[in-house]
Amino acid sequence: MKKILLLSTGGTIASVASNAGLVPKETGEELIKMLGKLPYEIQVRDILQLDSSNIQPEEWKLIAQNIYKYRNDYDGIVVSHGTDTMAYTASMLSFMLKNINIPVVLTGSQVPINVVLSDAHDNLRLAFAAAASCPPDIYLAFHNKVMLGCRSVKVRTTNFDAFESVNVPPVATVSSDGLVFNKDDDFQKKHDGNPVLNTKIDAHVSLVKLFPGFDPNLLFAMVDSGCRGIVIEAYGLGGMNFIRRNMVAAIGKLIRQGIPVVASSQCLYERSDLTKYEVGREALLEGAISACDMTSESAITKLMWALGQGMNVNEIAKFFGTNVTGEVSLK
Ligand SMILES: NC(=O)C[C@H](N)C(=O)O
Repeated sequence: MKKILLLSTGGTIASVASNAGLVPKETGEELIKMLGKLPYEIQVRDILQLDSSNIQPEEWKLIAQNIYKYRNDYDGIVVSHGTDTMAYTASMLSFMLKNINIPVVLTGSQVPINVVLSDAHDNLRLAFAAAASCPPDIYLAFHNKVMLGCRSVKVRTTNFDAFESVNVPPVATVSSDGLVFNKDDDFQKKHDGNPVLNTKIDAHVSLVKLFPGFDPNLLFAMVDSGCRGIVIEAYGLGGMNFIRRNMVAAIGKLIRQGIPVVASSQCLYERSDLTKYEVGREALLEGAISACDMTSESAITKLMWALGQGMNVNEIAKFFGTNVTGEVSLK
């Protein structure tokens, strides 16, 4: 029987109604009790009891440390987590736990487990099945899909089908035959060594969604307040305005000051490509770094991790041109 550890962190899945609204209160043991019998040897550790809106870099480190600590004692680890920031946690864990030697599967639910028609039971069962059978990696399992953690995004606020695997197909889906793995595993990272725990990050970054009328001077205000790297969700393929409010000039100035600026797309699907239009090429010439087809969750966590390693702008540009953990498809 496979031995699996449940690390519980809170979220809706563990929440109960209170006068203050839904509050995470159930322990991991209580979650498992409500699941009924499963064909695994399950052990539980409650490491946090938070709504995931309260999960921040400090909690990412704690979760990563626990996974690393128990990696050799179990065949797989399930992390129960709120859905709101689960894709950020999954992305960051992918960088903090390179070459992890067991499957680590994050899951949660849209409705608390103690509600009759909750999606929690199915999602937890899926996560355990994935933790028992997927190759080592960081995954997010939700609503019949197992996705690479660094490619998953929360796309719906209430629907049970809340997550999507962006720009790569899910790793596996549920059918009447059980978990069906996607055979085309080109996107799967190739492990190249021993597991490494590296939780050094610099969270002094910002993620800016460009909109017509955005004042580029606000970027300098951010830097004056301690921001050391910026991801800009630009338009379409990565275009940015340079008439009147000159984003391109601002980016050039920031980069010359040693502030890395990553350009991603506001479009959820497909890649940014700054080479196609003048409005992208100009930014590229100024030194903007393309996020290619990464999710914003992966781009911002990758930037935090890179800054945490003390990389300079050139090193970060090179790092973003590298597929670290399956987060990006490079041409
Ligand atoms: N469905 C959920 O889990 C949402 C909740 N606010 C959380 O992220 O913790």
